[in-house]
Amino acid sequence: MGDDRASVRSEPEPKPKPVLVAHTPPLAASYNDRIRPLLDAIDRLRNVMVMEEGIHLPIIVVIGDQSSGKSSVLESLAGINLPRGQGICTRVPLIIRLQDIPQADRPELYLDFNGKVVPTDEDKIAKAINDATDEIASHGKGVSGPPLILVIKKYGIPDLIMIDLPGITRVPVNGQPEDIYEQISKIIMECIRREESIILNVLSATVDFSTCESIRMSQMVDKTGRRTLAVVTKADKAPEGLLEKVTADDVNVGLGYVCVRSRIGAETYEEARQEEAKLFDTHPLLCKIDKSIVGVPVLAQKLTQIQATFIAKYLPEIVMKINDKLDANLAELERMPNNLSSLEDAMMAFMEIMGSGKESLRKVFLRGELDEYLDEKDMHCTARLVEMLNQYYNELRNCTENHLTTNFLLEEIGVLEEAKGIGLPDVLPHNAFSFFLQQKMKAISSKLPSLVVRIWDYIEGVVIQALMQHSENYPQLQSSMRRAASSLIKKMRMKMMNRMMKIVEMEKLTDYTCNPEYLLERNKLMNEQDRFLRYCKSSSSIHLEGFGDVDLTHLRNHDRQLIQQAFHLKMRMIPYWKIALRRFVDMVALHLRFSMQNLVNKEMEREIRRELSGPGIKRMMEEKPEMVEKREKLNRNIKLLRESAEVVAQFMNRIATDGDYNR
Ligand SMILES: Nc1nc2c(ncn2[C@@H]2O[C@H](COP(=O)(O)OP(=O)(O)OP(=O)(O)O)[C@@H](O)[C@H]2O)c(=O)[nH]1
Repeated sequence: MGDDRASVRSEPEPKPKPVLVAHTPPLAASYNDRIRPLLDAIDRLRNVMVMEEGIHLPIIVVIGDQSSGKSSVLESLAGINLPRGQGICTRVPLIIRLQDIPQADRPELYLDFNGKVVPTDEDKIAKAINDATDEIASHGKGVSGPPLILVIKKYGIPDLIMIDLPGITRVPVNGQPEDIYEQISKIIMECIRREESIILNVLSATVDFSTCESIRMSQMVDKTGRRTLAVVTKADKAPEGLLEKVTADDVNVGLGYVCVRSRIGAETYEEARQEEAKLFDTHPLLCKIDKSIVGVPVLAQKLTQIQATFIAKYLPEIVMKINDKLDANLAELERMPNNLSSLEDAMMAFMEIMGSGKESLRKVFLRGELDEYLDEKDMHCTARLVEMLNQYYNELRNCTENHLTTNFLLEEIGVLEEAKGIGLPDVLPHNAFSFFLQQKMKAISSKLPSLVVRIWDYIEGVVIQALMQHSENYPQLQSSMRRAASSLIKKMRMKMMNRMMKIVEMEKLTDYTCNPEYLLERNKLMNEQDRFLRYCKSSSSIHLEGFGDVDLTHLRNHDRQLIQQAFHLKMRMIPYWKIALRRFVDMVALHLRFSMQNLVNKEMEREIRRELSGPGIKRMMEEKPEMVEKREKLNRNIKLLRESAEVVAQFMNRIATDGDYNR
């Protein structure tokens, strides 16, 4: 095998015999050469955490009951000492990447975990793994999820990617948590459940296979054993009946068995291989086992072949998933706002945000278009504002329009009493009407501030929501916009309040209308005057159109002239107040719409620019750190996915030209 390898690779210097090829069938070096690019691609995919995105990569998952000899098997394959010890050997998933490097004079080893690479060497590896395990598993004895990657580059080892999982233990030992079994089972089941996983089930020859927890687990996910290979350890310790056990296959191991004898005590790996070969050659019981299923080199070769088969099988699916993932990453990057590297970019982005923010506000404030916020009733502004105005109008009507049928005319008589002056008794004093009107206008002005506050608080909420939505990636800009919007709304609220109070003053000053409704209604009401005065003398009640049955008893002792003037005052005030009240609420509505138009078309952008003029637009356009991170991550993923896709594609081309990789 060593000679084969030298001729295939045209090695200048012959190397010492690789550890695994001393006595047994040679490891398929050509597999290593051809598989490596793909394994590299798979490593890269692992770096992009494609597994988290649902792309599962073929991997050999090594499972076994506690102390079944897993670490010893892995050591034999890698030719490296791995940490051993009762109960805590393997507390985190350990991904072992074996790489055959013919040019390597010395093995190169490093650990890859928590985003860092820690070089190590053969002597320190046990301690380095233990330290890294402690770091990942937070110094406890529990079992944790994130993997530790151990890369071993060495001459003469098989090219494999394996994951070593914690030994299955039912009883917590050495301070392990009570639920250690559940924790370990969960991790194991997650890994072996995947169809792409090759299960390497490590069984100790000393036990009845059917009682092994690892067999029970692998049977749960791989009933026919189609992707399970068993390695039987400690053949030297329990040679009796081993041949029968592996030939009977009571536990459905579809990919077969390989019996091994691992390194014992201080043996070197080479000595261990020699001892193993001797054992299976000379032991009276073990020598009967077919040579094609004994020894670590056979195990290495089988694993490499099975791995190649699985990779070839799942390759098209992986390619498809990589492409899907690449498309998704590209689409997400496309959706992200541009990175603003210059003032021009910043200015452009600002203009875009303002443009889209204004357009959204135009839609909701001015045009009543709801397409952007179909399900957000709070953003259906035209409807909400009309509701507020209608509510205000109804409140004002309720508190100022007197259509009571009891105490009829008493309010008007009170006004006339206070407005009387030197003048003819049959002439209605004009100041009485003004006084009456001013009293009513007072009600309007007292309710105005709460309306104005309600309206502008609402508008402020809408403006801020629309602006925030269009600038969500720029937190600095957002706080400036929020400040600008609040200060602008405050100004507009004041402006509206002043304007409306002026209108109240105007209304108080002049009782005027050109609306013909006034005279029409006034005349209709006044037509009832003679009948009313007659009834006042003789009846206790009268039916009046628009009022109903009106009680008259309280008017009996009042002066007829005064009653007539009060009637006159009431029947003029009723139609006039209707008009004045509507006119006022209409003015509020017109002013509101005018203000919103100004706000959207002019004031808002001006105010935001003013707010931004201090720190400068460029600084305000700085993105959220999460955004920067996200963009970087997407770009990184895209780069790695592209590279991986390329490597996989090259590999596929080679399959197409070279033929079957599973030979
Ligand atoms: N005689 C003999 N002893 C073995 C063999 N394989 C493993 N052992 C011994 O069995 C014990 C357990 O082996 P490990 O390789 O540590 O077992 P493990 O399954 O990795 O252990 P955990 O990680 O604790 O689950 C060690 O003392 C090994 O030396 C073998 O083939 N023959």
